[in-house]
Amino acid sequence: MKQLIMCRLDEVPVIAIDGPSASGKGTIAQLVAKELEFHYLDSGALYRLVALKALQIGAAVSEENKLAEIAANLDVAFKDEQIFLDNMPVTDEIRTEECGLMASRLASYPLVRKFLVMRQRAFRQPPGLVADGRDMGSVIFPDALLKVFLTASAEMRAQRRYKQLIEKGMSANIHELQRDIQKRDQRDSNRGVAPLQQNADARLLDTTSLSILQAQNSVLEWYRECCASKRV
Ligand SMILES: Nc1ncnc2c1ncn2[C@@H]1O[C@H](COP(=O)(O)OP(=O)(O)O)[C@@H](O)[C@H]1O
Ligand SMILES: Nc1ccn([C@H]2C[C@H](O)[C@@H](COP(=O)(O)OP(=O)(O)O)O2)c(=O)n1
Repeated sequence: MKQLIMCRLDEVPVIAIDGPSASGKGTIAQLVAKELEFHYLDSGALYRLVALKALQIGAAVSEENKLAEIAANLDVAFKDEQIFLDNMPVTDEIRTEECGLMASRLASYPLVRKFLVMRQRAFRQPPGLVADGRDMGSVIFPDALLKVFLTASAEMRAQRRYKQLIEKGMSANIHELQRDIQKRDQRDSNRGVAPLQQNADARLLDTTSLSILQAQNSVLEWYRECCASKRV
């Protein structure tokens, strides 16, 4: 007889990976999710989608209420590694530095963040979730089984982002990128609500001189340690 297995969503394991821009969060989170066959949440994409919509309709960065309304009514879909806004594919469009900077600005509004909370928590589904962003471990999934603060030097992050944008066929300038990354680090770390910071319960992973594989293996090893100590 088929048994109905009930699973409380707050018991679904979460790996929270937070850190600054271009530290490798998305890359490592996706690889770990694939390895564990977990779901994946790119929370930064939600802020970038709000930014893109705002740019499309000409909403100004000063219009908190309008931006919050966009966040509340965002029509998005994540399908097979593609992202859709209002049924249009925008996977690469949201990756521009223009969108990143706008996202960082509007992410400092408490009302915008508030309207994105439930959307992010809805990604917590069996058998597990790997979520990356700035406040995954501190605000969205404070009970995450493993919290990682992933970082790398600003120079290395600018180089990685430069290579990534060029490979996507987008134009980029290494000096402007480094300046933008530092500006964004400062804004994301110093805002009043859900600032980017390494919390006491997060493990630090500096990938400046690590390969992608080494970083992925560190997270997987830590996760296995957490499972062993909590017997998940
Ligand atoms: N440990 C690493 N070593 C070398 N390159 C990396 C490493 N981690 C990530 N990258 C590369 O850096 C770029 C930015 O990574 P990404 O995952 O988009 O960062 P984030 O999500 O933190 O903005 C990607 O092209 C990725 O392949
Ligand atoms: N959980 C999150 C995720 C992103 N943000 C904001 C702050 C970031 O500068 C922007 C864009 O985030 P994203 O993770 O896509 O940026 P990077 O890929 O790391 O450059 O959104 C946030 O405030 N909280």
